Amino acid sequence: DLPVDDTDPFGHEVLEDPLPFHHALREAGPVVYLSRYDVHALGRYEEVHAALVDWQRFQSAAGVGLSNFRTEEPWRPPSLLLEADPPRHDAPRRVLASVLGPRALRTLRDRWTADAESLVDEVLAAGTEFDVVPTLAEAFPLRVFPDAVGIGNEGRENLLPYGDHAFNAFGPANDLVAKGAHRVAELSGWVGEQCARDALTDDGFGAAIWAAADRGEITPQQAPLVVRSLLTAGVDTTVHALSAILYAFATNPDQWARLVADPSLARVAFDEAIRWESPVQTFFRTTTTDVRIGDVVVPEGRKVLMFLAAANRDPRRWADPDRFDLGRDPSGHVGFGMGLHQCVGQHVARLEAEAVLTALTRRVRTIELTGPTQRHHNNTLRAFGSVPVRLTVR
Ligand code: HEM
Ligand SMILES: CC(C)Cc1ccc(C(=O)O)cc1
Repeated sequence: DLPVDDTDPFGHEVLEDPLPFHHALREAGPVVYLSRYDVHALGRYEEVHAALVDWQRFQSAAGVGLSNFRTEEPWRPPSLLLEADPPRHDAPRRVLASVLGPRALRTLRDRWTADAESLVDEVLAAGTEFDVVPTLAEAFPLRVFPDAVGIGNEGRENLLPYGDHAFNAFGPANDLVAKGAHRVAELSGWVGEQCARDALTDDGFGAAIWAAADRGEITPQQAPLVVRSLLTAGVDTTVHALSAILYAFATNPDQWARLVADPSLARVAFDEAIRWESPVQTFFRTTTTDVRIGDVVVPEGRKVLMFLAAANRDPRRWADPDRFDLGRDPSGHVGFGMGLHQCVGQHVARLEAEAVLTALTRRVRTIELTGPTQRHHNNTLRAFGSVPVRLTVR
C-alpha cells in the first residue's frame, strides 16, 4: 500500500490511477491528516456522508476548495450556492431547484431524446470505430445544454476550458492550475457576459432565473451569479460523466447486454456509473468548531478533504464495490454529494445520460474498447481524454 501521508492526492500518479491511494486512505483510519496540505482527509463512506450532511459544523462559505476564503482572496466572486451556507444559500438554491427540477425538464425530455438519436445516427453514419470522448461525451452536452440555458452561439468553445480551470482551482496551486491561469481573465470575462439578461434567450434556464429575480425571489444582482453556476457546473461534469458511463459499458459488455435487453435500466445505469467512476472525485469543507472524528479532534477553521470516489467504493458500505453492476441498488452514493448542497443539476445530468443511452441501445448491439484509454488530469474531476471503441449495430 502507498504510504498515505507522503503521496500527493493531487499529483499525476494519483490522478492517473487513484484507486490504490483511496484504498490506503480508507485503511489508514476514519480521518487521516495529510501534512503536505495541512488538511484532514476522509475516505470512508460513513465519515464522508456524515460530513456532507452536517453543513453547520462543515461549512461551505469558506470555499469548497483547498483555499480558505477566510484568509485568501477567491479567484472569482464566490458562488451563491456552492460557496454559501444558510441563510444566504437558501433563496438561490430554491430558485435553481425550481428551474432545474424534474417538472421543468419534462419539455426537454422529448427534445433531448430526439437530439441524441440524430447524433447517434450521424456518428454511426460516419463509421463504427471512433473515440467516444469528442464524438459523444463532449458533442451531446455541448449540443443541448448551452441552448437549454439560452446563451448565444458565439464562444461556446470557452465552456469546457472555463469549467476545467474552475475544477482545477478547487485543488492546490499546482501545474494544472498554472496551465489555465493565462486564460482566466478572458474565459471569466466571456462567461460573465453570458449571464447578463440581454445575452440570454427568453425561454431557457437563464431567462427563468431572471424571471425569479423579477418576482423578488432573488435580487437582480444575484441573478447573473446564479446563471454562472449553471455554466460552471453544468458542462464538464456531464461530459466526463458520459465518458465514464460509456467506458463502464465498453469494459463490461455483459452489463451493456443487460441494458440492451431492458432499456429501462438506463436510470440505474447512470447512478451506478456515477458511483463506480465518481466524475467529481473530491472537494472540501471548513470546520466551524472543533470536531471529533474517530479518536482525532479536528480543530475549528481547518479544511477537511472528502474523497467521494473512495467513499463510493468503500467495502464497508458496498458489496463487491469495484464491480460495475446494474443489478445493485446504487442509491445513497455520494457522487452528487449529499444533504443541503446535493447536486441541484442532477436531473439535468441524468436526463442527458438517459437520452444518449436510450439512443444507443436502439441501434447498438455491442460496444468494445479498441485500444488503451487516455486520462485527462484535473484536480477535482475524473476525466478521460480518449476512449476508443468499436460498435456493432443491430
Ligand atoms: C454527472 C454530472 C454531475 C456531477 C457528478 C455533479 C456533482 C455535484 C456535487 C458532488 C455537488 C455537491 C457539491 C458540494 O456539496 O459542495 C454538486 C453541486 C452542484 N451542482 Fe452538480 N454535478 C453534475 C451535474 C450538474 C449540472 C448538469 C448542473 C447544472 C445544470 C449542476 C449544478 C450544480 C450546482 C449549482 C451545485 C451547487 C448546489 C448547492 O451548493 O446547493 N451539476 N454537483
Ligand atoms: C462538484 C461541485 C464542486 C460542482 C460545482 C461547481 C461550481 C458551482 C457554482 O455554483 O459555480 C456549483 C457546483
